[in-house]
Amino acid sequence: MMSDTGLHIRNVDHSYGDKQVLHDVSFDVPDGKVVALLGPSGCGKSTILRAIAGLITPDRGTISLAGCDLTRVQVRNRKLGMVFQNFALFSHMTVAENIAYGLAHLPKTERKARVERLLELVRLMPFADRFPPSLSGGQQQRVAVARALATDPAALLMDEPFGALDRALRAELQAELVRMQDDVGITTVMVTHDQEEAQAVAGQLVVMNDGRVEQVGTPEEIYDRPASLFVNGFIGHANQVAATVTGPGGLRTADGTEIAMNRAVNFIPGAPVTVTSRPEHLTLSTRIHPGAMQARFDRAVVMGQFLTIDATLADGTAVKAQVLRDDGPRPEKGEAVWLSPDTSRLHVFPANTNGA
Ligand SMILES: Nc1ncnc2c1ncn2[C@@H]1O[C@H](COP(=O)(O)OP(=O)(O)OP(=O)(O)O)[C@@H](O)[C@H]1O
Repeated sequence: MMSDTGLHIRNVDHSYGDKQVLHDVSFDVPDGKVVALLGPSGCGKSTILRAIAGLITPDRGTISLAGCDLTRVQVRNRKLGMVFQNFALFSHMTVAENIAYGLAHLPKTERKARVERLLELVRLMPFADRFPPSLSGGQQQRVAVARALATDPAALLMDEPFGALDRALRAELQAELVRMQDDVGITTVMVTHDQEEAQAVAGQLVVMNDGRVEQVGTPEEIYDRPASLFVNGFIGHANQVAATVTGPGGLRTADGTEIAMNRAVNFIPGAPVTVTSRPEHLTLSTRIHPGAMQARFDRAVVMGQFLTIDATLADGTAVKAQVLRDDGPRPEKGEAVWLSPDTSRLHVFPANTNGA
């Protein structure tokens, strides 16, 4: 049964001409929550937003908001706020006038109070009488957010809202968005190709690839329990090593290392698989270890308290490890090292699938 709150996307297909770009897309945005659509360029993220906004009509599927089937509602009556990367503000209007733009129907005092509340929300009170060209990119984007919220929309759609801003400013606006959401709690779909941004602002991620939803889950679920090799490699780094299943919980890597998992794997003996590990789940040693993969040490880069290590397995597979800087050895370039995986954190996928 369709829930009567929140935004629900069900089995949506869409084609541009004869090219199908959305395949059976389904996900939910709980009432008042933020969901981020994440995926490589061209995977269909913006097309989903366009379908929600009513700018395109999907070939199949339903989109409902607060219990109402949006496909039966005209675009202008959908009550959606929108913020896009290059959201054009009216440069000849002040910040306050820009925010008030959609509020002409309100009595003047009410309109003024609403604008003031929004200026406070996006922390632009001192800028009310300035014109957009005299504001920084981040401030302009905050005006765009305030303007989108002014008409009290039922949901907010954001397409790469901070895409044009530099890294530090992005982080600041992401934090502001989180604070603002704590305050107003508006059902939001945000499109981004930046996984850190998605994890910073959204309680749920929808990871897409090639027009399909690969996984829906919290940032932790997606990082810790990726549903596919694509998701594993797209969110965070995943080392990918070719292996063969030798028995329940047993794997042999291409270079002959025997790995004993602490759980059974869902593959028949002899099956070719790809075994993945996160850099932080490998430990480095300059001595041989049972279950450790032998590699050639290439380089180490200091990242704060961590060392990020690049090494190469005998078959040429590149592997990254991340270890605490003060722990363990500092090998020389070209030296043999052994990388031991935390077997409870390994993931095993069918070989030759759509890896990232
Ligand atoms: N108006 C259009 N006509 C034809 N094809 C289109 C149109 N808009 C998008 N596409 C194609 O549809 C696919 C999905 O595009 P979409 O813009 O939804 O992807 P996206 O994930 O938002 O990408 P990006 O991150 O680069 O913005 C792409 O292959 C794109 O080339």
